[in-house]
Amino acid sequence: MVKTLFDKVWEAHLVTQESRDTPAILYIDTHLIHEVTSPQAFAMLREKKLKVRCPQKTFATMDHSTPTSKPDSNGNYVFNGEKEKLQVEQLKKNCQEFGISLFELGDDRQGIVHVVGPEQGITQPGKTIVCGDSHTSTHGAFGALAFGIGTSEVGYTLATQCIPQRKPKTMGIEVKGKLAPEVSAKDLILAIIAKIGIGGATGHVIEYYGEGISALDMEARMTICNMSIEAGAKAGMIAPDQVTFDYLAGRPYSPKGDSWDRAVTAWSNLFTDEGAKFDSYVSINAANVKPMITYGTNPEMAIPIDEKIPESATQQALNYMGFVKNESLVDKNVDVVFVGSCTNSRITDLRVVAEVLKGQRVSEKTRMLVVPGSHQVKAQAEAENLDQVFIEAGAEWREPGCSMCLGMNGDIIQPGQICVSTSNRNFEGRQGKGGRTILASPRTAAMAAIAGKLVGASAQPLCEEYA
Ligand SMILES: CC(C)[C@H](C(=O)O)[C@@H](O)C(=O)O
Ligand code: SF4
Repeated sequence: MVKTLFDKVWEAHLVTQESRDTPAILYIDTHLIHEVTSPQAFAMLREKKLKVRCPQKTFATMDHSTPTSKPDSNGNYVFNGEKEKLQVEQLKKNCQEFGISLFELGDDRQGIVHVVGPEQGITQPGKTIVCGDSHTSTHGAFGALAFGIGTSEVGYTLATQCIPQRKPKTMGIEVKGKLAPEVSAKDLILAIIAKIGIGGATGHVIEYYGEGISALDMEARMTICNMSIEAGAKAGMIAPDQVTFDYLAGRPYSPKGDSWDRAVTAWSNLFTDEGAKFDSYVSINAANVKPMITYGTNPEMAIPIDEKIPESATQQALNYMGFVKNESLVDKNVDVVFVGSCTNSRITDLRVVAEVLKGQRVSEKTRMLVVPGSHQVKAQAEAENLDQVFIEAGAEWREPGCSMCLGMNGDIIQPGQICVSTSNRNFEGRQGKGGRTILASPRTAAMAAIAGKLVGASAQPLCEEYA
């Protein structure tokens, strides 16, 4: 019988089938945890006197509450407050007690959970991966079935390495043709969400495919899958191919020797069979995708930069943002530019930003933060002297973490400020109370930093990184 990529991974992990009254039980290959959504789950284990079922399949990192400043002169990390410090200490204690590998502050593998998993080779094709975090969909870029879970489900997974699930529906999103050189994966996913809406994929696992997807490198594919959740999807997936295998080869947790060969043979069967049907289907013509920005307060409120805010825009969102219908956002002043988050904080993102900033100055009116997704990304950027480009341009080069993506660590914008951000959510107050977020690609963000205002697509130089 012909099957979709999703069906293949789902069926390979079924412990029990679902029935009318009970959900299926799904085996989980990898459980990622961070400091925000795990404390109550560990408390539950203690209360019920349970152990972690598979500590070797559980990996922890610290990212949301961690400071992006360097430790003080005594080597101590300076947290935003007691709560953040406690969360981080609690995670360390829990990992020690339950025998879980932890990439803690000071470890050269620490960083945002969705950046760390792939770069360590923990994320692999065909795996089921869960994490108490909605952007777990990122890992689907490798052909894994990866989705976010709630804190009580973190508890079940720790205790049983399984999770009860109803089978989601599937949605195929075909990207026909290749993106133009000036259009990035971020622009593509914003265009997709603008088209299908924030509820467009609710209850579905999306598979992205077609020439426009195969042509993307792994980091761009992660940007796409990362934002699947912003269209309401359970997960996003891309069938693994040679690009995937090349990315994973030699990573710390990737299989080695004969196991590698066997893994690649197995992974090569992970694709949607000819003739298999998705429950729903959307097609996008890559040639029509333009550099995008958001004008409102959810990721669906997105337009090509050079277009005007539509007549259909909701008044509440415009009031919050301080914009009006039929207005162009080109030349709008920008107070803060944030380059970072699990959507766009990897080395290819930083290279694009450095290319734009090289020999330029960040506008006097604008504050710019560049926050690498992990220590590995930071080290690579520094080996390429990208940090020097950022610093010389007047941007702040920070320590890895989620940072201003949601401001849990104290990196926030002020009420009324406009921030062009490479992150994934522009909800009211997400980057700081009263703060206004405009989502954009790394290149659009970097251009805005230099100009101190939004720059139209036609005025943006082409980056070699995209060419
Ligand atoms: C803190 C965490 C639960 C949350 C999520 O699940 O996504 C955060 O990562 C976010 O991006 O809003
Ligand atoms: S970078 Fe942002 S979106 Fe990603 S996990 Fe952290 S807070 Fe969530």
